[in-house]
Amino acid sequence: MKTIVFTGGGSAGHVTPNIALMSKLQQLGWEVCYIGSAAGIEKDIIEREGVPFYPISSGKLRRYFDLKNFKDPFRVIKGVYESYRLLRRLKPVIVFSKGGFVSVPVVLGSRMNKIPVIIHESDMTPGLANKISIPFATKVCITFPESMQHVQDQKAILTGLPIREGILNGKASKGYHLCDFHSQKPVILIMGGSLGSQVINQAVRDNLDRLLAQFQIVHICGNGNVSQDLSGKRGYRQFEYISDELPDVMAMSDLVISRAGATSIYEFLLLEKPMLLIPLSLQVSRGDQILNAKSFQKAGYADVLPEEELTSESLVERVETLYVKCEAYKEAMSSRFETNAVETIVKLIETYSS
Ligand SMILES: CC(=O)N[C@H]1[C@@H](OP(=O)(O)OP(=O)(O)OC[C@H]2O[C@@H](n3ccc(=O)[nH]c3=O)[C@H](O)[C@@H]2O)O[C@H](CO)[C@@H](O)[C@@H]1O
Repeated sequence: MKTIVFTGGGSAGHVTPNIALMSKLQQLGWEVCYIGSAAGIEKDIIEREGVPFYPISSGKLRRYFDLKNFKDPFRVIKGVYESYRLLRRLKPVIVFSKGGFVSVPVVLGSRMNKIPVIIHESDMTPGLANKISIPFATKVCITFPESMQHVQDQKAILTGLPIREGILNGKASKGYHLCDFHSQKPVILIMGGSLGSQVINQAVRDNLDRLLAQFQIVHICGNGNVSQDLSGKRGYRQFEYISDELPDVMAMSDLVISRAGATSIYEFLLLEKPMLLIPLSLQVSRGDQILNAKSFQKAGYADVLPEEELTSESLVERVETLYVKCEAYKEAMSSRFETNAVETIVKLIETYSS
């Protein structure tokens, strides 16, 4: 039986696309394992899938000053050594990396063991971890056609973004039941990325009564961000993070207010959910979400509200407009160009495994 090692983590966007590929490869008879950080969100997500998870030490690759910047290089070096030893033991024929800082030691450990590596980049421009890893990769799968120019050496291949199959099989009735909602009033799903967003949480809560006059709201707030003062409020349901029930909650939702993480917005696109995107600003990111959001806006899939323009007034206004125009957005989404990312990437894995 052939073994493949997956890696990727730090936030769920660097993990959930792996799940789509792992289940397909398991069906095809592959042995699947995962190397990630013990402290990252990937540990819980992968263990829920019943896939063997091997933790390594990892350090964050920050673009800003932090005292941890002095300690983290040593953690990365330790992670490279641990990955090298683990990979020697697990003997995969190929490694698949979804990026995020934990993936760098795994890619370097693969290189030291002469194991081929395929990388996937979800965003329009490669993240720092993938930028470091690309020279060591055999192939680099990309999501947006515009990304071709950012990867040299003919390594880039347009595959699209693998989406977990379960996302498409949600039941709205189960979503209503979970949230104690009904079908007579439209539902907005608010998702500030897999880690939540303080800015979006605050803007929504500042406008809660106005929004609740027209909509029911299910709000994914991120770890530690549920407001006790608002729990029990009629028509408003908060979660830190939703695992198995997420497809049901998505199926129930009529509109989405979200950050512009690539995986989330592709999931909303497949489900044809009109979206108002509030991308992470340039102050705290490299601007990848701004590019993702602009691409979706250009295609007619989403409206975009830059964080600098986010006010109480603008949020409510844009949500109301989105609702009025929701049929036009759905129509644009229904005529999207389909890629079968899972099938394309599985073929690549089979071609390049040694
Ligand atoms: C702060 C940060 O670094 N964000 C990056 C991160 O975002 P982030 O991790 O938020 O990634 P995405 O929005 O792309 O994906 C989140 C994934 O988590 C899932 N999910 C989310 C909430 C929840 O309660 N349950 C759940 O299962 C979503 O369905 C999706 O599959 O990776 C993305 C993909 O590289 C990038 O575009 C983002 O810029």
